[in-house]
Amino acid sequence: MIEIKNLVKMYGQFKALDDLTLTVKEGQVYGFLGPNGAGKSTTILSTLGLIRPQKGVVSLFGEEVLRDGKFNEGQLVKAKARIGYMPEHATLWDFLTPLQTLDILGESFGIPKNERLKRARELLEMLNLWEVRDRKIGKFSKGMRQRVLLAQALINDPELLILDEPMTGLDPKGIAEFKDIIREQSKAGKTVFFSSHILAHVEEVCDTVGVIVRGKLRVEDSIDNIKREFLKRAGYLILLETDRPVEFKDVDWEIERVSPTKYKIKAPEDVRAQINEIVWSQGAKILQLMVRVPSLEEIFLKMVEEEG
Ligand SMILES: Nc1ncnc2c1ncn2[C@@H]1O[C@H](COP(=O)(O)OP(=O)(O)OP(=O)(O)O)[C@@H](O)[C@H]1O
Repeated sequence: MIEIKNLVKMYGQFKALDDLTLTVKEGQVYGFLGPNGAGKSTTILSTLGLIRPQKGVVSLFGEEVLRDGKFNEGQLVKAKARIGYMPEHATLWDFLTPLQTLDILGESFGIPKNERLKRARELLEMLNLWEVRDRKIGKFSKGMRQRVLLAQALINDPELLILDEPMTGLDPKGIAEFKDIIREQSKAGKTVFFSSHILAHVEEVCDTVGVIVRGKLRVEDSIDNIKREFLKRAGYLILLETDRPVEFKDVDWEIERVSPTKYKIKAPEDVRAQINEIVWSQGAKILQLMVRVPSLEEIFLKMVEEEG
């Protein structure tokens, strides 16, 4: 659905995108994760032809829309008709109601009156906004505003949804609701590509995560694989306490003896079963055996630090 190859975007002398390559496949829910200023919005704006990167190729739905600073306007217009986009800093007309907003937007897409009202109703019902359809948006909470923005992005029944930081500023309930909506969209057959600087936003809902740091895509995989890979690199930290000293022979783990019967063991995998055997084979007993698995947030922060 989206294929970006070796994209370079300079703002003056500053390289915001540094040879960025990423692929979003049909049916995926893709979380585009990176710290503030990493280049997420720049990537999205480039993909939609809203800013002009100097180098690289962007293809949408299998057709090239940009190559080395030149847009293929015809293909871009065609592709954009199939995309719903929710910008990071979108403004809404505060003096309009959700129904009026969708009606105006639907008209701009050339959707006939009856059809666009039907579509607006479906969307407002789905996004829990039907009750407030005739209230002015100016009075809405952040969560409600985000849902109006999403309704806007969905008015043309797009195949591909591109959402820039859709969950930023939402409370935990709002985030959970937004994740449900994304899941529903995915079930309805849409491909979803959304950015966030918070790992918890992409957890549970994305099948693929791409991590961008300083304009480069550092990793693109499932959350589980990213976690497993990182654990392999970082190693498992296992804390062991025995009732008497034990010896570790023929193992290549890093072992720190904290006291005569307490050990900190760093191994590339979870070796608790082997530890158990070693301790028992020496007639000792395990008093405590703990493995410390870093949280996803720790993994993400570490990755950003290491690669940054
Ligand atoms: N118009 C611009 N002129 C100059 N520098 C820019 C411009 N837009 C963005 N930048 C810089 O490019 C880098 C990437 O910005 P971008 O907005 O793409 O990051 P982001 O990952 O979306 O972060 P955030 O979530 O904070 O918006 C940042 O260092 C930013 O300051």
